[in-house]
Amino acid sequence: MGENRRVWIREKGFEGTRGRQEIHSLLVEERFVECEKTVAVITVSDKGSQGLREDASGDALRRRIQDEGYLLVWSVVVPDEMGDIQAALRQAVDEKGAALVLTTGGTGVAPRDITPEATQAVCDRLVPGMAEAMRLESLKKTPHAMISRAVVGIRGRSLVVNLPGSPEGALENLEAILPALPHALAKIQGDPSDCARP
Ligand SMILES: Nc1nc2c(c(=O)[nH]1)N[C@H]1C(S)=C(S)[C@@H](COP(=O)(O)OP(=O)(O)OC[C@H]3O[C@@H](n4cnc5c(N)ncnc54)[C@H](O)[C@@H]3O)O[C@H]1N2
Ligand SMILES: O=P(O)(O)OP(=O)(O)O
Repeated sequence: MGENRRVWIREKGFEGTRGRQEIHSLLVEERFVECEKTVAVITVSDKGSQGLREDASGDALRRRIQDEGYLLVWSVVVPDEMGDIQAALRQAVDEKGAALVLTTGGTGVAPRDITPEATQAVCDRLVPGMAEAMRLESLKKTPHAMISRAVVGIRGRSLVVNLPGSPEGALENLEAILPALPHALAKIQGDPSDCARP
C-alpha cells in the first residue's frame, strides 16, 4: 500500500516540495481516502491470454470502475491455470497495492473454470454476502447466473471480487456490489468509525 500512497502524493505534486515529516503526516491523513480507491483488473481467459480474443470484459470493467473514481494500478490477462491466477492475485495485492482486485472469467462449471478455487487459496477470509448479492441481482437477468461460483474474499487489507467472463455478466455483477464497495473497503483498511445507520 505504501507505493500507492507515494504515487498519489506525486500526482498531487506534493513530493519534493515538503519536508519528510510533513509528507508523512499527509500520508497518514489521507490513508483512508486513497488506499481504498486503487484497483487491479485480472482477466482469466485461455483465449485472451493467447491473443485469440479481444479482452472486452477487462476493458469494460476498467472503464466502469475508473468512472467510479478508482485509480487503476495494474491489469493483466492470464490463462485458466491455478498457478498463474494465484500469482496474479498475489502480485495485484502484495506488489501493486490494489485495495480492490476484480477478476473476470473462469467462475463457472467448465472443467478449466478454477478462478474461485485460486481466489480462496490466496485469501484469508471470504465475504459470502457480496457473492450472494451478485447472484441474486444477476438471476433477475438470466437463470444462468446460478452457474457462476464466484467468490469474494479478503487478502490482507484488500478485497478480491470474482466476476463472470462475459462483458455483460462482469458489468452486471459489478453493478450489484458497487454501492457497498466504499464501506467494505474502508472497513477492510481499518476504518474504526461506527457504521450503524442513525
Ligand atoms: N449477471 C450475469 N451473470 C452471469 C451471466 C450473465 O450474463 N449475467 N452469465 C452466466 C454464465 S452464462 C456463466 S457460464 C457463468 C460463469 O461464467 P464464467 O465466469 O465461467 O465465464 P467464462 O466461461 O470465462 O466466459 C464465458 C463467455 O464469455 C466470453 N468471454 C470470456 N472472457 C471474455 C473476455 N475477456 N472478453 C470478452 N468475452 C469474454 C466468452 O464468450 C466466453 O465463452 O456466469 C453467469 N453469470
Ligand atoms: O478461453 P476462455 O478461457 O475465455 O474460455 P471459454 O471457453 O469460456 O471461452
